[in-house]
Amino acid sequence: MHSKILILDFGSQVTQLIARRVRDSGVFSEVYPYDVSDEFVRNYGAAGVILSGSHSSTLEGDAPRAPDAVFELGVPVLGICYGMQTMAAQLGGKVENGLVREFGYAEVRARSHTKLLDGINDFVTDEGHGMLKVWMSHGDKVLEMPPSFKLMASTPSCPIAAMADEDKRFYAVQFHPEVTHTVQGKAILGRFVHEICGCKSDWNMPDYISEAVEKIRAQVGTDDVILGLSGGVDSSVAAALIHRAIGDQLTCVFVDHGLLRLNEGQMVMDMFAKNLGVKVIRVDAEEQFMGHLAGVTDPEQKRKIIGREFVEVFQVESGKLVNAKWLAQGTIYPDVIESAGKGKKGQTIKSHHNVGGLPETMKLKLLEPLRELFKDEVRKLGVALGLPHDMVYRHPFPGPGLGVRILGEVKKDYADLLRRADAIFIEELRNTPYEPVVVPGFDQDSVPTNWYEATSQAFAVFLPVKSVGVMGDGRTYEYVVALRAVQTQDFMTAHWAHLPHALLGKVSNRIINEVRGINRVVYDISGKPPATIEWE
Ligand SMILES: Nc1ncnc2c1ncn2[C@@H]1O[C@H](COP(=O)(O)OP(=O)(O)OP(=O)(O)O)[C@@H](O)[C@H]1O
Ligand SMILES: O=c1[nH]c(=O)c2[nH+]cn([C@@H]3O[C@H](COP(=O)(O)O)[C@@H](O)[C@H]3O)c2[nH]1
Ligand SMILES: NC(=O)CC[C@H](N)C(=O)O
Ligand SMILES: [Mg+2]
Repeated sequence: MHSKILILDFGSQVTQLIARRVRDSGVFSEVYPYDVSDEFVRNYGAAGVILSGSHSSTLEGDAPRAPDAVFELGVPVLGICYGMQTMAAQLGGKVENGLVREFGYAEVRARSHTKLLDGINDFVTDEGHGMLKVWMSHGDKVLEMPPSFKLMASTPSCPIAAMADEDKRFYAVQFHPEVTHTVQGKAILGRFVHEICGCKSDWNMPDYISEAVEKIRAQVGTDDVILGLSGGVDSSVAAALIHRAIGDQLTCVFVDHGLLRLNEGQMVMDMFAKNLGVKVIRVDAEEQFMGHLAGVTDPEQKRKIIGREFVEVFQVESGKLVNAKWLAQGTIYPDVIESAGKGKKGQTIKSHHNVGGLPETMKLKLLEPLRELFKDEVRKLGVALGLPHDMVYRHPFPGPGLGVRILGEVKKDYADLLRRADAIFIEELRNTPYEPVVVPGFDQDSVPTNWYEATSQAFAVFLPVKSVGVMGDGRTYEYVVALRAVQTQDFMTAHWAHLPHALLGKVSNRIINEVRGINRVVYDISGKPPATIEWE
């Protein structure tokens, strides 16, 4: 049994980063909604509990509360942002609505000596105060600490920026240690799980593979499994893992919905024939998808249609295999958490095509062996399973594909233009050597050699608006393409990539000259948040 940390989610957009950071310290952790029962909390076996942030306010009438059991278990508790506020409110302190919202970078001063922050600082002031560079995102704040708590950190605008009851091992911080902008965030969460909760580092990939293989064999028995293979990282790694467990009982289905990138279909088929020795069926479903998308402009509706048609194809294909009882997917943990947060918990930003869209008539059971892994864990797993580096470190490509990169109505003509523009952009990124520039919050495992490797995701977006241009002394009136390139560790927050102007210039020239129908190229310089990575 691994020691594990229970994270209770109050709906913050960055809750899963808490789990990511905890796992980075070698400790297993899972996210559950805040309204699990007291009994669940008592039986879970947590070595510690972390309470997340939230868009809610403890001052609202029906504000979400942590189960009482959390504070009665006798294990350490860490409250983050809303988690701190609800801890204060539930244990006898007081929360007020601050007049100003504090959003972004802040410097907090560590106060008194606590096991959580002792010895951790980014710099020391002339007066000898240890200071932390952190990221804040709140409007409410703790006005009075509960009895027996002591002050752990403060800022001029937020005098109680962190507090602790060290006898009970309750800790709380108003800032967000889970985001990379909080420089010591990883160290702080590491101290919480190791020093305060007493967890060992026992979460690692080789052990995970043997556990997962056993689990798949036990689940599936002698049934056959169908896997939705996209050629992306997640489904490729899932295929390799399941193939290791059950060999030829696995058949992959690769759906060409007409929204793939240039030559992608052929590439995926070649790669799998060469690299995996897995059975792959390619389904040409372009007409089916395009037909259903005709006339639809709403992004959520487009996503839902694409999700539905995927399931439709899988059903038809599985019907052709007599013994197929399972549908495997490369669903990963962020997909699960993002889609779970509907309704009263998180706000749904986008419906991912692959989660939650299974109809009642679906006869297949779901096999999702990567369901509890984050992207970098999936990549490590892929490498440990022997997949080629290039495959494992590809930029992700969303299941709805160009369907969410053509704004508004999806048309085949638009997709053809976009495919060519996108291919030029990617080719130039690969061909342009990377000279490191410092980007805050972005570290990389290996040093990138070109701009494709130096970005986490890059693509072109088709804007269905026309603008006037002049080419060869003649007037043009054609479409616009936007280029998007981001750097991120977890895809939850992202910086726009500071691509060299010469590279952007070359890409723009090539697209306008080579792709008839596009006469203007723009570069997207929005971060996430407030924008998202994809445009729809
Ligand atoms: N064209 C496709 N054909 C079959 N299955 C697909 C296709 N596109 C997506 N899927 C299914 O949906 C899942 C989710 O897609 P997603 O893009 O998140 O993962 P991925 O493509 O495997 O990896 P990556 O995130 O690196 O692109 C895939 O793992 C796969 O099971
Ligand atoms: O498989 C997927 N199905 C989807 O429906 C989907 N929507 C977004 N993405 C990918 O998720 C990451 C974050 O994207 P956003 O900032 O646009 O939400 C980025 O990597 C996006 O490409 C998807 N992947
Ligand atoms: N990020 C958060 O958890 C914010 C908590 C609360 N909604 C506030 O504004 O203070
Ligand atoms: Mg994909």
